[in-house]
Amino acid sequence: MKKIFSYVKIYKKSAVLALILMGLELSVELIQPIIMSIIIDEGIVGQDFQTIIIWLSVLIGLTLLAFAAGIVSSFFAADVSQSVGHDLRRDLFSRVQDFSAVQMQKLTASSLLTRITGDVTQVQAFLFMFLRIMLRAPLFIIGGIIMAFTVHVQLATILVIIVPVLLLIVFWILTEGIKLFRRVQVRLDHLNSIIRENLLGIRLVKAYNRNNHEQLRFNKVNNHLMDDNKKALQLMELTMPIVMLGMNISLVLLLWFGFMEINIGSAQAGEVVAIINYATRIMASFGVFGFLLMNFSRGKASATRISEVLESKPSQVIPKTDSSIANIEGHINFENITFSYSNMKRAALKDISVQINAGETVGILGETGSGKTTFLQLIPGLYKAKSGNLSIDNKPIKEWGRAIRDFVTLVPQEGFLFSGTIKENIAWGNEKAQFDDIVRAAKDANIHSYIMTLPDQYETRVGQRGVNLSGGQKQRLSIARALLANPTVLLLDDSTSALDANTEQRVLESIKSKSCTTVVVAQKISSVMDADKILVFDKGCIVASGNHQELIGNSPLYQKIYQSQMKEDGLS
Ligand SMILES: Nc1ncnc2c1ncn2[C@@H]1O[C@H](COP(=O)(O)OP(=O)(O)OP(=O)(O)O)[C@@H](O)[C@H]1O
Repeated sequence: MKKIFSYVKIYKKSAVLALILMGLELSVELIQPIIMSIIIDEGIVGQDFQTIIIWLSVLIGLTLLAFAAGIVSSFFAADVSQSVGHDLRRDLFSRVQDFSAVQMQKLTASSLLTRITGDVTQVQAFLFMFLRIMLRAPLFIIGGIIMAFTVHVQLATILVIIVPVLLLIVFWILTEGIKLFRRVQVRLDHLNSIIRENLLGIRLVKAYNRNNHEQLRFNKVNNHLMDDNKKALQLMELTMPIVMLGMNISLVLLLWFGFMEINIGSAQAGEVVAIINYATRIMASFGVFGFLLMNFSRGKASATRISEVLESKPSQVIPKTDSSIANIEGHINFENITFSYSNMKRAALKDISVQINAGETVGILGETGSGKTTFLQLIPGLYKAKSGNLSIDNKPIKEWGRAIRDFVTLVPQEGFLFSGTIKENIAWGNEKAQFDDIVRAAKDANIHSYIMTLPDQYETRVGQRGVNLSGGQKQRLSIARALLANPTVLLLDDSTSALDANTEQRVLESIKSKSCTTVVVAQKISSVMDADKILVFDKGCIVASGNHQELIGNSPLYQKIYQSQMKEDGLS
């Protein structure tokens, strides 16, 4: 909550005005029972018509004032809550941009999505409530008791006995509610991740006819969410009957003792009515407590989850881009690099030492899980090695920081597209690029002629994640995007796997003509046969390296892969 209130400070003028106006509304509400007691005792019982007219006019005037104050206070409260929500979303999004791959893996995309959307909305609702009614209810309880004492001390004492008991019960409900709503939020995260996976993989689900399985998986989590939500709401709903009980007890006591006080002449009917009025309004304030507590508990749980993201520091302190570096040569040196993922005991890379010279094309082969992707991801500093030295142009990767990503471009296996046009998707790699540059990159990636067949050519919109394009087309668009960035080091992580042999060859040839340092992870030897150097990975180690001819001559593993692939292609 502390973190959230630091955001409210920016809008303190509006927040203070909302609170002052709310205070005005509250004061009117506190004065009303006293005015009513005067009207009853002096006007009705004393049969003084003029007193009735005067005090009724005062009552109407004050009510109109409270009405206007309430409306303006709501405007300010809405301004504060919406502005804070806007700022929180902005800062959360920006913080996520700085997260390392490890942090992303820990917090998960779906949880971050819930935090940036649902949790912020919850905090917004809480802030609005806080400024409008959350403070008003406890203030009215305190103010109401004080005012009751100014009317009649003995009768007001009854309220002092009942109110603390109710407060204790409400406090207990509050602490339990916070725990329950935190659990609800975790369930909601889980539900979101299932929905997200399902929507993204809908074609796979249909192809495997797993609709029922997915429905059951969803139902299970949905049921858990409903159960926890029910528990939380049931707890909150407890407040109402408890408050009603408190109210009825205090009414009975007030009527009984009020009657006694009137009988002995130490109280007037109007005073008893005023005290009963305060009692019912105090209990009504307790009544909205259930609703307020629910908002408070949810708001607090959401605020904690938001603060968790805002307060998590980037795991690597990496300098931002350095505009003083115009270009690099692209020389990469791995020296005894060992790396393991935080959640894995086994090292994904073991004692890797290899030099990649500037402008060289290096192919990487190896079984699935042998560490090829991990090797690539260390180069732009997406992960940090546990031991060893990794340098680019003789400068350690940690000193490069994020600046290295201006020169190193990684193309993942799955061509990811943003919603927008084809042109925007390619230009994403280099916003300054002119249309001619975009077309050239598309030609180099062998996708230009396909784009020209589309209804709006480069202006054709691709859906979210490019659902209307084939895997190979998405891969080629991703390559075009990478080429447009003019990288000095280009890393292709199996990113031509969906292309047929001829198209793949053409794409690789045009990449080779760029003379940047290129590291190509591939499944097929044919994809890397022409590389200056081929590294063969096995269980996180480089077990052979050399060019195709050298490896054919001296690496039994390479020979085995070569022969099996040639057989598959029907070439042997
Ligand atoms: N994010 C991750 N968290 C934990 N372990 C991981 C992660 N990514 C990969 N691994 C593990 O690290 C090892 C190397 O994985 P990597 O993805 O580098 O292999 P790969 O050779 O690229 O495989 P493939 O050819 O299937 O893409 C594997 O055992 C894998 O299970």
